[in-house]
Amino acid sequence: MAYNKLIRTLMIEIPSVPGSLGKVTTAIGVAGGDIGEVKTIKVGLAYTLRNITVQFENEEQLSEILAAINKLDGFRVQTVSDEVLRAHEGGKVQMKSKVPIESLADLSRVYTPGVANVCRVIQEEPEKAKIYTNIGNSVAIVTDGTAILGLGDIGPVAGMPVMEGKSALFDQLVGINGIPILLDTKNPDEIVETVKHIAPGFSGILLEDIGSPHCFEVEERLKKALDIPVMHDDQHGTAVVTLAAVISACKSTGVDLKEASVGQIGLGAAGLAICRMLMAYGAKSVLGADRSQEAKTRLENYGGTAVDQLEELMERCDIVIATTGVAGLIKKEWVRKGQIILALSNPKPEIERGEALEAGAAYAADGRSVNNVLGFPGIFRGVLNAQAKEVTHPMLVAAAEAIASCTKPGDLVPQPLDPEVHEAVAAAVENVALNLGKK
Ligand SMILES: NC(=O)c1ccc[n+]([C@@H]2O[C@H](COP(=O)([O-])OP(=O)(O)OC[C@H]3O[C@@H](n4cnc5c(N)ncnc54)[C@H](O)[C@@H]3O)[C@@H](O)[C@H]2O)c1
Ligand SMILES: O=C(O)C[C@H](O)C(=O)O
Ligand SMILES: [Mg+2]
Repeated sequence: MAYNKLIRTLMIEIPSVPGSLGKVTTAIGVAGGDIGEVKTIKVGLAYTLRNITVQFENEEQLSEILAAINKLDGFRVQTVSDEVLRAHEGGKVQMKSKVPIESLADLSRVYTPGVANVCRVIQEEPEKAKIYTNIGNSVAIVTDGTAILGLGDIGPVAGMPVMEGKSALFDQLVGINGIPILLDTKNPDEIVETVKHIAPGFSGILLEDIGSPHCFEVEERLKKALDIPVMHDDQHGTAVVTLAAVISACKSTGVDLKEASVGQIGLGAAGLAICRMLMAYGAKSVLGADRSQEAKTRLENYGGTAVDQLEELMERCDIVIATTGVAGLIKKEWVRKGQIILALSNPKPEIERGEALEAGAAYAADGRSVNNVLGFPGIFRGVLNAQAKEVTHPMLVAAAEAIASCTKPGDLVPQPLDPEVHEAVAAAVENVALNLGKK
């Protein structure tokens, strides 16, 4: 099956007569569809319901395939679903019991009346909640839905598939129980108040896809108010992974970051944090561009240099990073030979990797590979292991260096499903947390 084709699964009502399946598959093939899986859903006396997975070039071809099937006597396409949507049916995560409850004795042990004594133990010594509940391994994934990927302010419910994705990654990559929390307010005071009130059930707060500028205030206030780690992923998770990619790129191209000019396009949550991280790590100069004057002023307040034209930034910088959410923003003709380009917006980058390389970039990557999935799981595993009360800058730098050290020569970052990188990030963060704790 080709990589770049579209895939849909067609649920088709097919007459329960021998030869019917042949008729429908032929019709699909003649219309240009490439058949993958065929699955029988229901066998009836008159009709059989089958799911047929079909690959095709474009929406126009899909319409032709559907018309060809519906033209067959007695055949009907009931639904057209895509693989990605199907993978989301019923959601991606669930809360499951860890204990069997099969007898009344089990019931009285895990629930009433036994549970009352456990409550009293925790009441007397609150620290014991870490032992006798799952709080010590739980992180809230909190969004107000205002900057869901590069899709913008689409609301928290529409953003839930991203939050469930982060939760699935937490579980699979580092065994953390990540609970999505959707907030129906964009008001910073209300966000802060709500998160403060739900915090007792968690040992960490991952703020996700909260737009700028209110994300800065929300994170700062929550960090001050809570004695558990709070981290805005789009700021610091992204900055960590970007620093790791920059370290690898500099190593491979022989560029010294202390001699390099970095240009950041988009100074929102991700962009400003990337600038701050690279300035703190010693980049010679950090230039930034944004369509918002307020965002540029914010960069200047942190010591960066704002520029008005993207062309100027592209002209002056050795390393260019973009986090605007605007697909195709960087023109091919702006790319300088030997430049390092990280176009990190999801779901589509500011310039496709292939295009940037064709235009002469020494290294190019998009937001699928340079993605904060390489950072947030290990960072939280590390702080939870250390029972740290906050995520600090040295922890973030240690995480970035750990990611860079797991990167194979020629790559910018490791493969995100490689367990080694998450273990390395967790160990690096835990180490910093414990050393700080001893001071
Ligand atoms: N790869 C990753 O791991 C990763 C992580 C976080 C965010 N991102 C991506 O980065 C993008 C931005 O996310 P964010 O959370 O920073 O959002 P944000 O809304 O906080 O910031 C976006 C910024 O881009 C600016 N901008 C928009 N259009 C522009 C243009 N044409 N020219 C200049 N500036 C422009 C906006 O003014 C804003 O300051 C999203 O697409 C998101 O998917 C990627
Ligand atoms: O969710 C992702 O893929 C990365 C990042 O958090 C984003 O907002 O784009
Ligand atoms: Mg995000």
